[in-house]
Amino acid sequence: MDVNHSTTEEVPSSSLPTLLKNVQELAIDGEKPPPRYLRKDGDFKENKQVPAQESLSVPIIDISCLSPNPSSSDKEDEMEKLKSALSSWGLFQAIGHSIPKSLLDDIQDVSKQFFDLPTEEKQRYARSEEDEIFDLQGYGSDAIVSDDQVLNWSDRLYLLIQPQEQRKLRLWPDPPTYFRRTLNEYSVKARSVAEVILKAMARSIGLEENSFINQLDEQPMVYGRFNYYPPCSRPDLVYGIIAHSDGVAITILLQDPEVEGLQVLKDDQWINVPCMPGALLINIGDQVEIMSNGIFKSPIHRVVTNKERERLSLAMFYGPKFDKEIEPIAGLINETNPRMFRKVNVKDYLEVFFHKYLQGERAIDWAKV
Ligand SMILES: O=C(O)CCC(=O)C(=O)O
Ligand SMILES: [Fe+2]
Repeated sequence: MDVNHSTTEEVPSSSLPTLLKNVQELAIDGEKPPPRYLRKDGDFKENKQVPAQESLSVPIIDISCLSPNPSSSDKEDEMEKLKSALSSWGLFQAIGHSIPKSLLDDIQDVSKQFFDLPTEEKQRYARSEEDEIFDLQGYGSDAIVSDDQVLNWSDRLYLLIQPQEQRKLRLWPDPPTYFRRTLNEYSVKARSVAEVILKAMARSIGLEENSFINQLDEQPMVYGRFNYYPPCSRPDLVYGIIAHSDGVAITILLQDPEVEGLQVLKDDQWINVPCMPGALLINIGDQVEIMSNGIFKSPIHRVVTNKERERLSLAMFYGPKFDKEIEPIAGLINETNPRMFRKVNVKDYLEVFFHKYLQGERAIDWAKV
């Protein structure tokens, strides 16, 4: 498909929400990014903060130590670190997760092979404008929900992975030859990691270990989002992804092993999340903030662009099915800790979430009592 600057800039307001063409094509020209990609001061209040700095570093947790019966004080320390990391940062780098490095390399490889395909090939898996905003599966950029939305310098491939019978396999690329098999294998292993962490999180705050998992259901929804950030000639003006929190329960992010870009907002400062080859970045989403009655924080994060290098990441999102309801876990509410959030339907939350996210706003206030 022929994509150029003008088609990308001319977004007809009459047909909102609509889908964008790919950023990769814009980047090839190396020209100034179109105005719709330029950040605005004050588009998200935290964007005005000081530049990223290095004085604080993202917690690192060895999740092989998070077993139910710690036999040494090291393990108790790791549980304490988990609780503290998730209540102050909302994220951490997980090591000791037992997903082989070769599989992490393979999934990055098939992702790169996909984004390296010619545009016409990738368009075979393009998103449909008919899909709901929270289920925009396939290849493409973000939906556009308003005329003044600041656009992200990224292309995505977004796929539902679980429940397995609901997969839209026509959107799972082939070639790359091993894409489907690799994604399937990675998703099975990553799901076990998510379970270990959800259980440990519950125990770390004195709850029965299935307290979060029960709200996620035996069969949670799992989406995979392959993010591709092409080089951008104006990293000072354009974000790979604008500041946001994730709307789901928990996210497992496989970062690019070489190219940094992710930043998290901590104590009003943007902190770089360094590349840590072999580690997985775990971050809490809004739904766990709701379930934990605000004890665990859904962190605000963003991705900055890079002038020279492309960057790839894969986010796996876990949450309850659309027809479920979530609410703060009963054992966490008492006279000193009053209920902070209402019971909300997952689909309603995600609908509000996506509209707000795309406009640089947070959705979680909508769920507050
Ligand atoms: O690419 C990254 O490092 C972060 C991606 C992200 O925040 C997301 O997909 O929600
Ligand atoms: Fe995110």
